[in-house]
Amino acid sequence: MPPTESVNGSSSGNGKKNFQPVSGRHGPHLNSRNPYQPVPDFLSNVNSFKIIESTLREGEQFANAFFDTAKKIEIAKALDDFGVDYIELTSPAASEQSRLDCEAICKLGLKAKILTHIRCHMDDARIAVQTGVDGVDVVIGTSSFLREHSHGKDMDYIHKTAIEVIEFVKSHEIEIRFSSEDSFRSELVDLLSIYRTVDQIGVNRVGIADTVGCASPRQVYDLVRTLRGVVSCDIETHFHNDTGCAVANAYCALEAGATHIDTSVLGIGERNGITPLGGLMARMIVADREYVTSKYKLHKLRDLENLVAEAVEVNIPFNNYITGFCAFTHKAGIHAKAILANPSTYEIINPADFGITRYVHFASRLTGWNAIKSRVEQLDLDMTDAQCKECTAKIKLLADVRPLNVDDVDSIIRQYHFNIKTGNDQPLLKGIEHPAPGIQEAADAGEPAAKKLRRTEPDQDAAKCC
Ligand SMILES: N[C@@H](CCCC[NH3+])C(=O)O
Ligand SMILES: [Zn+2]
Repeated sequence: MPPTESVNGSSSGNGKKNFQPVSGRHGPHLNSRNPYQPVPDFLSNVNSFKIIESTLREGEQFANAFFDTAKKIEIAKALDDFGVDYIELTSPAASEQSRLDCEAICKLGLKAKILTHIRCHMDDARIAVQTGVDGVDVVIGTSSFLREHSHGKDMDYIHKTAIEVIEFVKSHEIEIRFSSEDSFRSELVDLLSIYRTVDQIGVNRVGIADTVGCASPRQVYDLVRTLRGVVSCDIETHFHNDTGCAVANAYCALEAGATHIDTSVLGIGERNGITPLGGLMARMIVADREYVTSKYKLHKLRDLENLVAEAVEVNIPFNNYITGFCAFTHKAGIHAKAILANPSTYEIINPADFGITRYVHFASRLTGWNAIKSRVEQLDLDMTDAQCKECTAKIKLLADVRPLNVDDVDSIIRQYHFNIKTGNDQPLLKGIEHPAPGIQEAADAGEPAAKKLRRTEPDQDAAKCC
């Protein structure tokens, strides 16, 4: 059960299902005056991008991934429900089961277009066009690393084979994308030459792939913008996250004129993966909330991530974009005060857009009196500002000794309230009359940090805010 509900149930006693909103004075989120809105540019696609969701292709390359047919179908349906434009599947040439699964997903009648991803080879292309996919994504390495140490082919071979494969796929009247691999370590002249060739014979998209995650946003911008001047077809981009740039690179690619971004749920993929779907949503909602909220069912993000996390047996990281357990929890007194007055002060994203709750942490040595005042109001207690301040000082004193949870703080507030109303002088928290001697027991009673980090829900000592 989420901590807020148990807290509410145990402490408010007024039968309210949820905490009351803290105040009616919340300012608008960043919609009208958004300093982060995209720089106007006629080539930019920040306001009109498409997602090629590759959890069922790139994601299958994640170390822990094994998706059986039923799980692939469940994930494909969930991605479709979320609203992704394309779902990319593992090559049907990879294994017999991969081929059967590809056929099965094509028969689901999803709204999203189904793609499969193959090597630039006629053997793979012949199998792919028989599966019922809406399009084929062809890839071949173009860097000297891959040409010399992977497939061993030169650029002449790549041109010749690409033309053959593309014309074959096109003859089946389905979409065709041609992508280089390791694009950022390929010679620019080689890239532009092959892209120009495939554009002229009518591919739907060309793809740029940062296969090793080496590219910086500025390099991405430069390459995509250059390519935009060379081809007239769509431009897809694919970014690995080895150096932490996968979301930023995707954004820069769109600014430079890319049309499609590859993602996977939680970013799963080869090594540490690619642009995560949730991270891209976080970035793009800040740029164009209207486009993102009208196109994608953001409330489904958390379930989608949980589905994939469970399937590949990982936890949602504590600092995950949007859904990490502390993504919308505010702790420092100064932050809490401002958030309670207007969430836009310390939040660029409105958690409500994702069906997620904002929390204000009010049980630490950093807690300020505004957070305690808000909690006092949630508990329906009657205390003046001066009393809230004094109570806060006592809470902070105890929070210096040991970790406090919501129940501890609620007990302190209630006891303090009882004392001031009755003139009593009972200890505020049972077992702690004098903070100093309790330090060791407090430390012993504290939860191991690792356990806290495994949580996907906000901590007990955070309270729902609004
Ligand atoms: N996973 C491969 C395929 C790229 C294809 C682009 N959609 C890479 O990173 O290079
Ligand atoms: Zn990749």
